[in-house]
Amino acid sequence: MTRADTMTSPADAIDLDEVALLLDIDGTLLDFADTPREVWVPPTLRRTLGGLLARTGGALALVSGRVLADIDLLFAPLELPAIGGHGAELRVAPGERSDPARTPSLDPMVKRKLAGVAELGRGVLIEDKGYSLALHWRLAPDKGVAVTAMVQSICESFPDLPLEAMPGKAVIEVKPAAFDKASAVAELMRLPPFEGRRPVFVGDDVTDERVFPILPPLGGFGFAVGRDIPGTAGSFAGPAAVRAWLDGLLERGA
Ligand SMILES: O=P(O)(O)OC[C@H]1O[C@H](O[C@H]2O[C@H](CO)[C@@H](O)[C@H](O)[C@H]2O)[C@H](O)[C@@H](O)[C@@H]1O
Repeated sequence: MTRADTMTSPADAIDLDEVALLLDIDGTLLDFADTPREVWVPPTLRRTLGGLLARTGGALALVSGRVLADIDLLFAPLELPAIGGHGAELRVAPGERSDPARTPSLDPMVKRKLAGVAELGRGVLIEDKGYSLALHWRLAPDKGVAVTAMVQSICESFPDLPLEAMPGKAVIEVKPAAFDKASAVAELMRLPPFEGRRPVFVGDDVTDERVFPILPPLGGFGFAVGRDIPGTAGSFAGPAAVRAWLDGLLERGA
């Protein structure tokens, strides 16, 4: 870990009795894979997350661009509090359902137009998440610029719809502009058992950058993964370092 390496770092000073742990998934907890379906969740990570959930009195949540149904399949049988679909879904406790009326689906006409972007070539993948649609090019890196340009032009062709095209890691995703991870984290932190705790958020992506500035006013702080991000307390080299840190937190706080 950089900056936080000198081990009186904020990363080590965490008191599980007073923090809420908020964890991004892809690129933070999990190593990247060629396609969304190919990621692997180490069994030790499930055990650690389950242990930290108990140890924080339920104040641990995943904060992901993935939808809850997808998150639950990945981490099964573990079910965790989670923000899904970049804030489209919110589950405060295991076993609860996100309110389906919370966020409308992305307009089907927009989805159909976006699906046409896959014609740019083999390896451009469509991921339909209901609330949003993502176009991935990890398998076709040479198509990234063209995919991004087409997606932006399609969004501009719907001037009456409040759409947002969000870039990510070898992906661009179109969703309603009304919500994002930051608005959902702010909402989560107003609800028990998160309310009154200090949010500690770990994330790697462009979409995570909006969360970091809302943490200090809540008494919290953030850590980046794979790079330095201004306004964070430090950074982890990669998901393996994040997982090792979480293991250590549980051991020390048990
Ligand atoms: O907010 P996150 O939990 O970090 O989710 C962000 C996106 O992650 C997934 O896509 C990314 O990971 C894939 C698997 O490693 C990789 O193939 C892809 O290139 C990445 O962009 C997921 O598929 C998206 O729905 C999430 O929004």
